Amino acid sequence: MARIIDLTRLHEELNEEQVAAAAKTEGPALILAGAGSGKTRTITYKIAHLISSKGVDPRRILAVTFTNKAAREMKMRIQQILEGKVNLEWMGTFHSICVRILRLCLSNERIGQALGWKINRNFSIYDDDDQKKILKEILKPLFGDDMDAQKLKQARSIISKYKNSVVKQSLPDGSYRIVLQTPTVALEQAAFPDQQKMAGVYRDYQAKLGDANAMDFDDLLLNTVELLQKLPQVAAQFANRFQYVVVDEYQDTNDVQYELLKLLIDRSKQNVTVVGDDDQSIYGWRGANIEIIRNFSHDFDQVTFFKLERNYRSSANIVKGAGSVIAHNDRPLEMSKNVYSKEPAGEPIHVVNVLADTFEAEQIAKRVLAAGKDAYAQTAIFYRTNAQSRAIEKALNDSRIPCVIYGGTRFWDRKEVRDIMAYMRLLSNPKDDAALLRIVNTPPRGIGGGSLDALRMTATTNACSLWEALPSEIAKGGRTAKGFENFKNMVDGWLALLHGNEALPILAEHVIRDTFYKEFLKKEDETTSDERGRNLDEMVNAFREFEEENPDKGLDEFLQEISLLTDADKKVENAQTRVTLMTIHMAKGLEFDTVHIAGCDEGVFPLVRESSMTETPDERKKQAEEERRLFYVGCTRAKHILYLYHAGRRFWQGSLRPFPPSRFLEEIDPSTTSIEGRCADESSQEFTGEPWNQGLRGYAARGAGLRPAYGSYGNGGNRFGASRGADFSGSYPRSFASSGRSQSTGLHKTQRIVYKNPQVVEKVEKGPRLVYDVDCDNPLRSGVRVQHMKFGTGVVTNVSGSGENTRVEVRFSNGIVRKLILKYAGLQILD
Ligand SMILES: Nc1ncnc2c1ncn2[C@@H]1O[C@H](COP(=O)(O)OP(=O)(O)OP(=O)(O)O)[C@@H](O)[C@H]1O
Repeated sequence: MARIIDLTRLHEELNEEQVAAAAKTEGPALILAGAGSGKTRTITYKIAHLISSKGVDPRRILAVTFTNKAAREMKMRIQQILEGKVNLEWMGTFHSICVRILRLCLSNERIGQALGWKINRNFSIYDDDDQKKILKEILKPLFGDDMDAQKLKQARSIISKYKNSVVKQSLPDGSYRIVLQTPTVALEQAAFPDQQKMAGVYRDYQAKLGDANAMDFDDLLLNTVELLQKLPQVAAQFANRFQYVVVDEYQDTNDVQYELLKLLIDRSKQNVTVVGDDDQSIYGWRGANIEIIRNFSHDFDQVTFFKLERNYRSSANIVKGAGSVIAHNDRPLEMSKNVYSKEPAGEPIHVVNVLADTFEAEQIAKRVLAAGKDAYAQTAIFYRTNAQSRAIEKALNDSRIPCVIYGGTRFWDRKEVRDIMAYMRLLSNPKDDAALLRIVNTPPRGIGGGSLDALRMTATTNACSLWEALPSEIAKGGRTAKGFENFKNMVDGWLALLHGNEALPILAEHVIRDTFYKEFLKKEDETTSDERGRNLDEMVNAFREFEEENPDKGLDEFLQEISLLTDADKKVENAQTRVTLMTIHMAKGLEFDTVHIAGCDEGVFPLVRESSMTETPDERKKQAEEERRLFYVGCTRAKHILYLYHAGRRFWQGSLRPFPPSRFLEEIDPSTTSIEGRCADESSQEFTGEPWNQGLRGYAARGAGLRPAYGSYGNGGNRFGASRGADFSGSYPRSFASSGRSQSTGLHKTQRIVYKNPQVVEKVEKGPRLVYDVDCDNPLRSGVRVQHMKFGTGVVTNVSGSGENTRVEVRFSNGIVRKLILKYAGLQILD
């Protein structure tokens, strides 16, 4: 090794705290690192120090990184520092480390026999397509003609969930043990027929993988843990091999990864360093468990804490402003940090208020353009949900600003958008066979491959389009004919609307509603249906905007514009310098000179999901805190300039709604910001009591003012005089019935969008008794008929829990059973 990284050298490269963390080699250590505080730099030097100064064999260091790219970069950096080749064969992601362990173990005949697995060391790693093929074979007999791509997706998502979570099993002595969700465990745990069905699919899927000597991505982790749990002597050998263990991004570790680490760490030495920032834990929704980092000091003996608090990345204003927001999250005292910057204050954080979302996209484009071409590559635009990218893509495109959209399909290429657009294409041109084929059985309506073959044959014989061939197929009668007839009637209905000059957004809404497309999204995959539903709402918004801007044009012109936009974007994506567009989740670990964050509106960011209705206050609090961490991650990506946009009106979930500013804008230390533009008219900020806005905070309680009363939530001693507390709701939300709900836009060709007061409040008939006061004796019992504003009528099948946590299970008339929290459900008793 040409270079020794001793203490002197560490002092040359690192600050005091970083040196202390890097030089501590023995025993368990937690490096709690603020954003931009140099954690990557610190662990890089720590490993270089271990190898060069302490003489540790690099092959005996286990170093876990969040991505393969991070591992590659760190290896390269260490070799540069040490000026020589270093064999860090155990540095990589959890998955890559697991592959190595599995291959090593399965090469050993004795281990193979002890495990009794079908799989041997030459196992294949199945990708998405391979997975789909196997699942298709299993699902086909279960679903018949109803089997489609989305069923596959749903099954994959459920199987992945099984594989990435653990369950606690009680033991006779009152303690419990953690078990992996193998198919056997999943079958044991399945209480309802649906769960049993999916656990059965999981079992069959694993059997087929075994037959094929294959593992999917999730199996790599699961099987490694299973192997090490089954064979403790093998686990001990690995733990002994790994003299030092370093884990980066520890705040985003999930339960299965945590089980793996526990097996690989030598308990007698406990030479483990974990690095992370609980304020940047943003993957709770896919299984990351923030409590793992917070409990580190309980898992090991005499943990040494290091805090890296100096931010080297951002200007002082950005660090202070972002810090003042994240201070509103609860955290254990020992996890508190005081992140600071020694850089100049720099520009204030620009909070830009605009009247509506269209102006937001324009303002972003205007500012990016004004900064000049040279700044494009160092500029990023972040948003909370993918659906928001559409308006921004368009505005940038209109201003000829090249951009690249990371981590997501371009708006118009998203499956749900393409499906509904295929319906619209069919309306514009019924001879569009490709469009018809795409959606004739999407959502499934019992039109199988055989029926389609027959339709194709008729079309070929008569030399006509599939649409034109439909009447002949219908005339043949039978079950298939019925499916075709229903489809044709539905399309004819929309054609009549189109020819009757129905407004395009209304027509699109008809298509989405009449096809039950959103219900279909939900059935396919509950975890993605909210996000995909928002994309459809955004598509309706695009129709609305188009009509507004082009009152003389119609559907054909709209479709043409979209196809041209696609081509222009493709060219743009090849450009050398381009602005980066991504969701904030994608931005983790990155940095840019200038960052624009769109949609800082309460309900958008923090995002309020539909599922919020069925969550307990504690669950909602956790979710809101994760949103705040996401906001913090977004802001701290900016080095010099940060823009935060708030739109007073936004097209959201099918209607134009007023939005108050995000609570995060209120929480920012005002000395770090400059406010540009005015908020929307105060009178239109009234809370409507809709589900989308329920739960996180009670706007009803604070009246119509733009400055919300934050007393119900916040950190002690903030400028609103709030006391620290866990109450996110502030007050009970008004019941739906008493507050009414807004209607969708209801636009017609002759109407124009008026930004003032777009809410239409619908009066609800008087009569039924309301049930929302959980302090009263709860009159709900099994068998009672109820009405839900959104899900319609249903019958209570079960009531559980008590007080605030009372949950009511209702079977709605469409057969779907939902578990609702009584307090938020706004149920009316009908009997
Ligand atoms: N002691 C130091 N002296 C000078 N620059 C430093 C020092 N430590 C870190 N930096 C610089 O600060 C920036 C942020 O460092 P790094 O990327 O390691 O932070 P991080 O903690 O991983 O950030 P985040 O968690 O926010 O993604 C880098 O440009 C890095 O080179």
